[in-house]
Amino acid sequence: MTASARPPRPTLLGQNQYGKAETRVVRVVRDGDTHHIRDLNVSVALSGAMDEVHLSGSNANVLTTDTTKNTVYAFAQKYGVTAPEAFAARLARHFVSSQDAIGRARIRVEEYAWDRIEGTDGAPVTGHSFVRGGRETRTAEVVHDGSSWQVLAGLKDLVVLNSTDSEFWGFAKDPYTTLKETTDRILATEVHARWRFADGLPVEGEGAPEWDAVYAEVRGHLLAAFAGTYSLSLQQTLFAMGSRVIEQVPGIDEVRLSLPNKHHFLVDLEPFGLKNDNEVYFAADRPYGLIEGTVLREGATAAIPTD
Ligand SMILES: O=c1[nH]c(=O)c2[nH]c(=O)[nH]c2[nH]1
Repeated sequence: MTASARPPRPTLLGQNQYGKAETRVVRVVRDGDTHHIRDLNVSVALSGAMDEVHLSGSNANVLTTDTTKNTVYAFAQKYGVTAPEAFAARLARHFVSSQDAIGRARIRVEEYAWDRIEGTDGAPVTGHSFVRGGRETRTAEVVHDGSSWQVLAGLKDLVVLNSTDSEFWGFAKDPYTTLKETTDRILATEVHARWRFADGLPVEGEGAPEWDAVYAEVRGHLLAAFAGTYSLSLQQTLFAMGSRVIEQVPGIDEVRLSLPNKHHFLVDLEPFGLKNDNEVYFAADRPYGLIEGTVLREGATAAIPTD
């Protein structure tokens, strides 16, 4: 069947994008008997002159989602997989510069950590044995339109807990308020953070951030701020975490944090004739308070999506 002539319609095509989502690519680098692996989940979203495919069914401008998947694998072989930000930037540049119809590419990457399996002496058992890191998932998102770049790096599922140094009191009260004030509680959350590199920062070559080193640095500051803040609310901790990153890491203009409050409620042990002096808690998984916010460098404009 041929692409049909476009019938008149009382409708307009709005924003659209397409590409292969969640291409899983594992790259092994063999350095003799010592292997190195990087494990990514890559999602490509392309947009541009795509009216015809939606309106008449002509696929002439469509670089297929299958091709975008193949490109991820081919680039992993050809150029290797270094930092997710760099891998995403290379893909974004390729799609936008090689296809006239594509004006914008958004590449999202998740990276899963693998640690070496160590023996009881702490040394690696082999050069090729790994255990999936039970840590957070690293994230990156690069958007390129042929001239400008937006690079968001981040992490999710980083679970942290302070067993003291957290209070929550003095809050507004209404007829539905039952929460007790506390001057000593557990504060726990699962950090979802994204940070945006300054506009105009090169993404490749001289002057580009050392992505892996910056990631480790930001992660360290988020953890240190969580641990080091005497908290009167999770909101206050959020601001301390974001501020520390902005203050300590040049080149990052914005940090967005989404922090579920993983409530730990003291269990009432009185029915059993037992004291509970802040020792036994019920870890509730839902519902949870969800505390979210953006911290900006002075003069910067917020650009990380809030949803
Ligand atoms: O740190 C907190 N912030 C809140 O806004 C809130 N609300 C709530 O019930 N507990 C907490 N804790």
